[in-house]
Amino acid sequence: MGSPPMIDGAFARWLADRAGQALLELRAEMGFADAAALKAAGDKVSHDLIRSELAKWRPGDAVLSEEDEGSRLVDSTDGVSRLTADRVWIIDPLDGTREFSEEGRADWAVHVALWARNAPSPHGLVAGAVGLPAQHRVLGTDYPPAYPPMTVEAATSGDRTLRLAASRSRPPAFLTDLAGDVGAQLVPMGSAGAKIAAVVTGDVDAYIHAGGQYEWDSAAPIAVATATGLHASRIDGSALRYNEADPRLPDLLVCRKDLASRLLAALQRHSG
Ligand SMILES: Nc1ncnc2c1ncn2[C@@H]1O[C@H](COP(=O)(O)O)[C@@H](OP(=O)(O)O)[C@H]1O
Ligand SMILES: [Mg+2]
Repeated sequence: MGSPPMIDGAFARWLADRAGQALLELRAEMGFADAAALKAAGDKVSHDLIRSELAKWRPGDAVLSEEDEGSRLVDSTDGVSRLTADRVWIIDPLDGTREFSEEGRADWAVHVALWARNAPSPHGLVAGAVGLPAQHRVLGTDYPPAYPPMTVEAATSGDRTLRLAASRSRPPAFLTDLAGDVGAQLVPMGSAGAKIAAVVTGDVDAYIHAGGQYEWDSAAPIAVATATGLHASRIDGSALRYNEADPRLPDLLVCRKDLASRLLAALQRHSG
């Protein structure tokens, strides 16, 4: 096989795609009888593949990964220290692990993002790709999908109910009241990457999460969402920031820009 692309965005897509294919093969081989074993194997297969390709093709870069021992600590001393590095790959080898282990579900993803110290945006993400293997697509910053994700007419017609993606397993407690307040319908879905991808493609209008998450759960999809022109912030409207000493990043809002002020105002009323 030839070398992967040199450009970081295309490389991220290549990597997310390869890991996704390995995960599809694993699902086909193992079946769904033992969910715990399938989840553990999925995390490991994807992590090992991404880690070894990064070591081979981007050896000077640091890595922050959900599956690395020490990632939840302030800084991992494994390899290049990410807090002094100029470039850090932030990866979630399998986001939506629970859904990956459930037959027929396609809401799980592979996240590959690149943070750079000299990035022009506050979030610092300069490239990223979200593999959605069971949906047969990879969304990436190299070819950002069109914005707005749906026709303006459909998005703004008065009788259309807003669709708000939320965690299937751990939705924020305030979300039902908020949805009622803004006249939205909740769409439960697994995986932060799959939910943000659904905002990017216009399948839903927004994604709100609160109560806990880590940088790797959102870095790659936020790179793609902001590359398309979507609004992405913390639920208090402040900037999302990556490669922080503490990788916890517990809440976020992703939506079209025309919805942001309305949803941020509702979040202020409901998220206490
Ligand atoms: N309250 C919480 N605390 C920590 N992580 C959370 C969380 N709620 C969601 N997450 C993480 O965010 C990702 C998307 O969650 P969900 O599918 O519920 O929307 C999952 O990542 P993983 O599947 O990589 O573990 C999940 O673990
Ligand atoms: Mg995750």
